[in-house]
Amino acid sequence: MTTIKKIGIIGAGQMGSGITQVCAQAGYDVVLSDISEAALEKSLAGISRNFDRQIQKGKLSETDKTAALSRIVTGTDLSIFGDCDLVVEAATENEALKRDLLKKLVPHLKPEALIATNTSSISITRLAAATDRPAKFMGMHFMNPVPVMQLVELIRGIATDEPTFEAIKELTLAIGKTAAVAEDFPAFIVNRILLPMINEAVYTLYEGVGGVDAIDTALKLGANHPMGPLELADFIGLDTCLAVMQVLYEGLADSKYRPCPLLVKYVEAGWIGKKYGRGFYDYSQTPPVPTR
Ligand SMILES: NC(=O)c1ccc[n+]([C@@H]2O[C@H](COP(=O)([O-])OP(=O)(O)OC[C@H]3O[C@@H](n4cnc5c(N)ncnc54)[C@H](O)[C@@H]3O)[C@@H](O)[C@H]2O)c1
Repeated sequence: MTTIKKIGIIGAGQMGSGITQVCAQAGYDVVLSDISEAALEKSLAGISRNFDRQIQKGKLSETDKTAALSRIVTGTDLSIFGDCDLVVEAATENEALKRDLLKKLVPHLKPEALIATNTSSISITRLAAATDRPAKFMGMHFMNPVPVMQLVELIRGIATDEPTFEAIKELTLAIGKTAAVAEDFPAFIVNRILLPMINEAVYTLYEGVGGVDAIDTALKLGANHPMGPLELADFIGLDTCLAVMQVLYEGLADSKYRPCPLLVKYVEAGWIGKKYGRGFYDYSQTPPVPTR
């Protein structure tokens, strides 16, 4: 079984940043890459702020913060992954982009290096087939925000071998997370259940059954959800929500997964949620203001 010491992460967005933070904090050397220098800078600043918050709460020392940050190296070139034991792909939820990225990645890796993808929905088996090592490839689906959420879904592709599964399961436990094993079906377990609920909330808004505030208040107080579904959609990213619904709709060939036209329109408008500053809420004001 591969011993994982150095971890590469591709994509310095919300998820890649969170995965970097928890791995560095657990003592792993981390190499983080993105096509955007600005994303890398924003990611490191966010990680540092999160560490400061932990220090204020007495959960982390300054020395531990300095040590964790010193374990993180960033760059825009895939050659920085040359000595990684595992690379976790956490780039944008788009199959063509991920396949292209994986094809370009593999020539830079050690032959024994493992690859995991943090995809929310896309077939692990199909992504594995874009690499030279489907046996050493699997899904490692973290939840958002990674430092807070306990779960990691582990998904084998059809070719994933047991040593790969065991090494990644061991890593999941070593970074303090709990694993749930899912089969390689569209959107796995969490998003197979969660995203149709969010999509239904958008339909409820689209049909005028309730406004943004009424829908979120209803689910928070009526179903005891910690966040309303529209607030949660903004937090996940409406582009990611739409991409997952499209994978469910096409992958399961069932009209019940049809993405709500209003969700499609918001993404077309570029109103992709909190990370953009506007989604079902407008985040330029505090507290955020419902847009409908
Ligand atoms: N947002 C969530 O709640 C959530 C939860 C679990 C899993 N995921 C999955 O994690 C992945 C990333 O999602 P996110 O929310 O962090 O998205 P995000 O939009 O915050 O970040 C994506 C990052 O990928 C980078 N990127 C795009 N193409 C790239 C390339 N070719 N090479 C390197 N970097 C590239 C972008 O510059 C961006 O910084 C997706 O597959 C998503 O489905 C998201």
